[in-house]
Amino acid sequence: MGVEFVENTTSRATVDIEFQDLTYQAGGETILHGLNGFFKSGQISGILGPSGAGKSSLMNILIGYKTAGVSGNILTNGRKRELRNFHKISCYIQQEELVQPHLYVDEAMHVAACLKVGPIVTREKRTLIINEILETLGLLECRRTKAERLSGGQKKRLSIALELISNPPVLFLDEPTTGLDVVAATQCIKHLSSLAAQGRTVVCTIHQPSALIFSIFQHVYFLADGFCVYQGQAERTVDFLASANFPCPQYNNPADHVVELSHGSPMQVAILSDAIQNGRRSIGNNVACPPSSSADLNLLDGFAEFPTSTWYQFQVLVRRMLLQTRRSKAMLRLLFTHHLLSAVLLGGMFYDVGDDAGMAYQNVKYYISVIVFFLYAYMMAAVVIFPIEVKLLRREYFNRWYGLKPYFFAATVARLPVQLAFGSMFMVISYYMTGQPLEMSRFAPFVAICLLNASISETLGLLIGSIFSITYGSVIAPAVSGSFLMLAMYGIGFGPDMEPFWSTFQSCSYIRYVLSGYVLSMYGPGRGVLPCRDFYCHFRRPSELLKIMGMSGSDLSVQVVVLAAFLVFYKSLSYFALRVRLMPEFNSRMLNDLSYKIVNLKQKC
Ligand SMILES: Nc1ncnc2c1ncn2[C@@H]1O[C@H](COP(=O)(O)OP(=O)(O)OP(=O)(O)O)[C@@H](O)[C@H]1O
Repeated sequence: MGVEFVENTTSRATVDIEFQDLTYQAGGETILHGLNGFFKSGQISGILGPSGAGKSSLMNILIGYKTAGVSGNILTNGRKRELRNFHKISCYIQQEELVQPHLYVDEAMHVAACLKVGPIVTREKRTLIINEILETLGLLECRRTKAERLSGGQKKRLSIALELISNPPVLFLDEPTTGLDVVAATQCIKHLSSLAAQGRTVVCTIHQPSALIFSIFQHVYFLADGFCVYQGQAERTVDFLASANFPCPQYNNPADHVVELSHGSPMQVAILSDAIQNGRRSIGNNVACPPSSSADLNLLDGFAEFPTSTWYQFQVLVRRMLLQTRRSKAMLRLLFTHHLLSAVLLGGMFYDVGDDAGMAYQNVKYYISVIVFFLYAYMMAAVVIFPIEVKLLRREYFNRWYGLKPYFFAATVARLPVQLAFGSMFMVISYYMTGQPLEMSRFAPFVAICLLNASISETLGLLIGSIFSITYGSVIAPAVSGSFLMLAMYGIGFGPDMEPFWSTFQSCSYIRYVLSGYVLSMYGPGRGVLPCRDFYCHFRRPSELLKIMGMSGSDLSVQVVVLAAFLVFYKSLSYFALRVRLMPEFNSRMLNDLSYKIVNLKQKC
């Protein structure tokens, strides 16, 4: 019922956007200076201007991606914009072509339809809607093409098609023509113009449009140094420039001429901005409609944030993730080879050391090697892959496809099959080759601890990958894991004589519990006297090894429970890190300010 209402309300709603005295400050600078303007439904509007003029900043503020450092009013249909409700009826298509690489176009559309519209629409009706959208955007003939094989322009159109499924009345697009040739760029803007003609508010930022593209826009908003230098109909730009004493040469593209003027002296910018009253005036197009003329978006107040239930989102996401994994053939082959070769290599290096009292230390080295394998293989994969996934997650989450909880649980569940299959293969081979006791009561806890190590390491990788870029993550992850490893290794050979300070410190390292878990599961209660192939073997009795390792009084089940607690703790931490990462405040204030500070510092140096 809720979904139906939202669908009906949003598909009927026409949304006019207006902004007054909009100022944006960041990094100690004023980026936008008291801008005024509007974007109307049924029109395609362009935000234009030279690089650094503030186009992306303005768009990010209007869509609600940036909120910190912003002052002024933003109105939708004449009423104050309520960000929560505005998100329900708008979507933001960013510059990067973010698509699920291994899905066919129609599959990607069906997944989007399931998440954005839900099961209330039958599969037949969904197919009809999808085909209609694909046709409008000229993608029908590629519906059986994998997204990764689409051209740049087709990927861009697919990003738009995915968002159109829920029929949003407001579309914001950041540089939709970047990377496209003139023909593809013109085609893209024409498609967007036809979407606007159906009653939507379509706003795009665009760098330097060709004369043809410029003429397609029904409303243009020119920015220079954070000031509005023209607002109104594209075809009236030339008249305006002439009236401001900056006539456009006869065969020049008016858009190029405004950009050239914007690059000129600040005086030129000030004259143009004064002439257009910093956006209070509009040439040819009337200022936005009064409140009574359009739908009141506050009607969406009581309705669910997402169109489908959490459980439904979880199911769809798990299916999509498993399909992606199954189709990532190269990655699966790589993982299989890596696990197999590492297992055989370890098996060869520590061949048959598990049942030899004289080789007990060698056997401990085998356990340490297993720890290092699971630690780095799983953590580093997450550190490298997750920052890319986060971009897609941000786009879909911001456009209200699903919530973070179902995504997080789906990602955890969807990773299990690969982890279990390859992890078990690795363990069976290396366990057998190194001559560990063939007893289920020892093998089972060994496997459980290996899997816990893999999951915790991966979660730690996700935590790092969700906060830092690949570059920073690749430095931070080895530093963190190296410290844990050192803590776990410290004290081997000290027996029970380790200082209380270090033993307390050591308990912060989950690797210590993994190591104890391995040693206890192999040399713990019930293991008889070990065969000795030398004249004297100090560790004939397994209790001697436990003593020297400082694990005499330890209990295997305690290690497993503590590791499970570590897993829950790191999972919760990475969930909250992701939550913070997805907050607009975090994007705008913390990350941007930090990166600009770094860039400024570099420049000063
Ligand atoms: N968080 C920030 N801190 C400091 N300066 C910022 C911040 N965000 C943007 N800026 C500055 O504001 C100006 C406008 O940036 P913006 O990205 O909006 O420009 P743009 O017109 O979209 O440029 P382009 O076309 O090159 O993408 C730039 O000079 C940029 O350096």
